[in-house]
Amino acid sequence: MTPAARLSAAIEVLDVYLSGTAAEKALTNWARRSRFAGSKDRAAVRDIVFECLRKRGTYARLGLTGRGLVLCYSTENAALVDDMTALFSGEGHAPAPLSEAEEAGLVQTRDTASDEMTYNMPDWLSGALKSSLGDEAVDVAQALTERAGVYLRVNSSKGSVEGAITSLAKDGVIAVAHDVSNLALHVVENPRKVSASEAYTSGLVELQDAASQALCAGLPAAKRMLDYCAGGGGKVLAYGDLNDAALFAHDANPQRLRDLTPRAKRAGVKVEILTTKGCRKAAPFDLVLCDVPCSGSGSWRRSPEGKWSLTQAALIDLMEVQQNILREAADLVCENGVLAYATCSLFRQENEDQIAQFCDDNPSWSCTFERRFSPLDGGDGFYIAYLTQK
Ligand SMILES: C[S@@+](CC[C@H](N)C(=O)[O-])C[C@H]1O[C@@H](n2cnc3c(N)ncnc32)[C@H](O)[C@@H]1O
Repeated sequence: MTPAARLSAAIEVLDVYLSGTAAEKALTNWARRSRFAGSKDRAAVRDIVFECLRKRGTYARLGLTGRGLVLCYSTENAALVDDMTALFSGEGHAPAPLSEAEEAGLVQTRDTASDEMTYNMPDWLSGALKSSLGDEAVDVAQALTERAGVYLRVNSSKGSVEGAITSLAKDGVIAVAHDVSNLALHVVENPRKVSASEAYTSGLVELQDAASQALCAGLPAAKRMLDYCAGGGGKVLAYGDLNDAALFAHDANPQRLRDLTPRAKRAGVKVEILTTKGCRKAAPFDLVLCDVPCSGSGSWRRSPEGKWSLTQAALIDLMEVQQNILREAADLVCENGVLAYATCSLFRQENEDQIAQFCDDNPSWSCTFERRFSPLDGGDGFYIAYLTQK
């Protein structure tokens, strides 16, 4: 496909997304219909679509349509801006030439930028971000419009950081140490080659965000650790690499745990999977981690659609689930044990306010530690709090 044909494809996919289809589904349906598109074309169209979603507020200044978004994307992309006439020629599979109104709209200055254009999220969310982060909010919103980095965790039981960098380089993957966490690597070249590399298949490295790694590295040592919302198990595996603990994993949706067993095997870590009833039987644990479902706002660089699809009602529902999980998990912690609460959210409502609410409702518990990880440090945004019983 030519660069112009890729822009046309992105316009088509974005129009389908804007009519109410999830972006991933719109991309998959387009790829099925477009047998002529090779893997590089599919990746390129996906990149354009996701870039338009990350900057949807700014790029919608010509109107919220696939064409409007892709026109703004093209004029703000250094590699494309000098070729606008050739790209938007209307010839072959290229999008139609620019109209006079579009030409005029593209030169509109940013002096009149609305909050939605500045923060690239709906106003109710930029309001929540400002009240959560204060002066940092605008920089964090800006960071969320950038493409997320690819980070790896070196499995220290299998080798060193230097050994992992050398092994990855042999397979064409260039990675450098990242200072958010001792075992974190930032992939700077060929991230798409990671999954086939010897370092990955042998379990020397795992894919895990840098801040998520730092959060796991900071968790207190325990003899019995339960990851109560384990999902794919990234956090329990990271914890197991650094601590000599008996490891347990649970998730309300057992389907979410399906990758954990092969990942644990590759890493050489033993994790026992428990049902909800099994957790109660196996309790107490001296560390229970609740990496609760949340808005995902700290990872909106990876899933930018979330910024535009989250509703106030859905956020309120999530907050109720978060309190319920804290209540359930608190019963599983032994005396003097730690209940760790984590989100990949940037909002106070899901973080500090939830901890305050839990401590108000359960006065025997108090918060002994809190930390927020910002996307400005490179990794995703996260929040962690430790609770103990007085
Ligand atoms: C943020 S994800 C966890 C990600 C995971 N810890 C990781 O590092 O990959 C939240 C998980 O909580 C699970 N969940 C939702 N409600 C739950 C509940 N009431 N009890 C336990 N897990 C729940 C979801 O199925 C989801 O897998």
